[in-house]
Amino acid sequence: MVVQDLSAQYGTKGRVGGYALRGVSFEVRAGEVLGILGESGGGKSTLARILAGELVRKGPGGHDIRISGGDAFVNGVALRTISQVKRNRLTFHTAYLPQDANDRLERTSTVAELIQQPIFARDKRFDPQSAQNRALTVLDAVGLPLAVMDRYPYELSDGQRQRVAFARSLVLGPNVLIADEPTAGIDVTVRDTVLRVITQLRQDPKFAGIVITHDLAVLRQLGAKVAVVHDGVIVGYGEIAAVFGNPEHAYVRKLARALGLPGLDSNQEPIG
Ligand SMILES: Nc1ncnc2c1ncn2[C@@H]1O[C@H](COP(=O)(O)OP(=O)(O)OP(=O)(O)O)[C@@H](O)[C@H]1O
Repeated sequence: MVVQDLSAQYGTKGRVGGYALRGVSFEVRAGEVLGILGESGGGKSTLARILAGELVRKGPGGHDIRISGGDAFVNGVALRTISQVKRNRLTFHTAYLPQDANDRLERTSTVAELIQQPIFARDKRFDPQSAQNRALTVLDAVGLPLAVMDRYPYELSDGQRQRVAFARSLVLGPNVLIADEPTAGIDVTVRDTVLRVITQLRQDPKFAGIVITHDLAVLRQLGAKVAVVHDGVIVGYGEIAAVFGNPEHAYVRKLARALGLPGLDSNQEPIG
């Protein structure tokens, strides 16, 4: 994944809004995971949406993101001028776990149906037995018991719903993972699942991942680099120790303190 001087704006009712991202650049090489941190409204989810190929999503709560400068490349595909056909091919290889994934599951479908949906959405005549087998494999990968297959989302806990959303994103066998706060506010065991799944995905030599999280323990275990996004701009980028060790930007200093990272002098401004 390569992001080059990327700027993006939302369009609302035919009008283009302010910049959600401004001149963002980074690279996630094969085998790497990049952790993205930053305060609310900084642009993290916008970046995730763009890289997941969700430039336009219609309907309630929908959005219309325009790449107004630079470009982003996922699996070698340029997103700024992407065609619908290419977009479909791209999203086939991308597991995208949006921020509110557990709430987004359709209430009227069973877990089995939800997990298999991405398969049948692409190929109505896909062999049902093979689809079922794939669903079982990803269900196991996210640590859910077989018994949940016939349940509806409202019969599950938040953590279980998050796992279902995760399983669904994995069912097409992706080589790119974009996870937007996969562990926030959910039971701590989801953390181990995320780590396990990423370890498994990494066996694909082309794998590249982005995880938006403030969970440094997860990022450390993944050996991830980090990018700190503030006000649509990257204000810190690199290895965790280097970014937080001696930060120049005031927001990175503030974040380092909020995360309880040592090695900072005591003359920093207070948090909040
Ligand atoms: N659908 C939308 N339409 C218009 N503007 C939006 C939309 N979604 C986000 N924005 C704007 O884009 C900017 C970046 O928001 P974004 O959601 O990417 O931040 P974030 O860092 O992910 O925050 P959070 O952690 O709260 O999700 C904000 O100014 C926000 O108001």
